[in-house]
Amino acid sequence: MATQLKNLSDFSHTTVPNGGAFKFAIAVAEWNAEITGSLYNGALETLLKHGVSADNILSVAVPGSFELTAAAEILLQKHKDLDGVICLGCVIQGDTKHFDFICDAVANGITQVGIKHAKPVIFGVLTTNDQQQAIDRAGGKHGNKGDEAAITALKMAELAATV
Ligand SMILES: Nc1c(NC[C@H](O)[C@H](O)[C@H](O)CO)[nH]c(=O)[nH]c1=O
Ligand SMILES: CC(=O)[C@@H](O)COP(=O)(O)O
Repeated sequence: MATQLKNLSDFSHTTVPNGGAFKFAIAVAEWNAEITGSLYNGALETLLKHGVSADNILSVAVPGSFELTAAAEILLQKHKDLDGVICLGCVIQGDTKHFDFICDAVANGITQVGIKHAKPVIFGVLTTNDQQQAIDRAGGKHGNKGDEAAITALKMAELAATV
């Protein structure tokens, strides 16, 4: 279902696990900081709302979305007690193919990090055609992808803990 047909912050249709036993890292890209700041606030507030202790949320900033893969790997290597990493970024199409390379790299990169560590590494990266699409998905009319990323982290951490 396309994002425009749903709200990224509406989880009334599903059960969200309590996060009281979990520890997460949030890695945020500084490119498009106004957007990624909104994504971060959404993810943080959602984790806290669902019982994750503020003491169990480790937040780091990276220059751009391309660096999210390295951040996830470093975090999972140095903090063995993490139950997952939420990666937040906003990549907006420019005039060149750079957009394609970044999006492919971060999507594939964080996938491999999650598989390597058998821990959820969540793709909370907006990949938009323009600024307005990003605004709409970072607390605008389509909700907040940071909320969605946090809920996904909770569900996957619960799966890893109980399967
Ligand atoms: N154009 C965007 C970037 N570009 C920067 C890269 O992510 C990276 O930091 C650089 O290539 C050095 O390795 N990053 C975003 O997150 N969003 C963009 O729109
Ligand atoms: C996604 C990007 O790197 C992009 O915003 C940079 O813009 P451009 O492709 O015009 O150099």
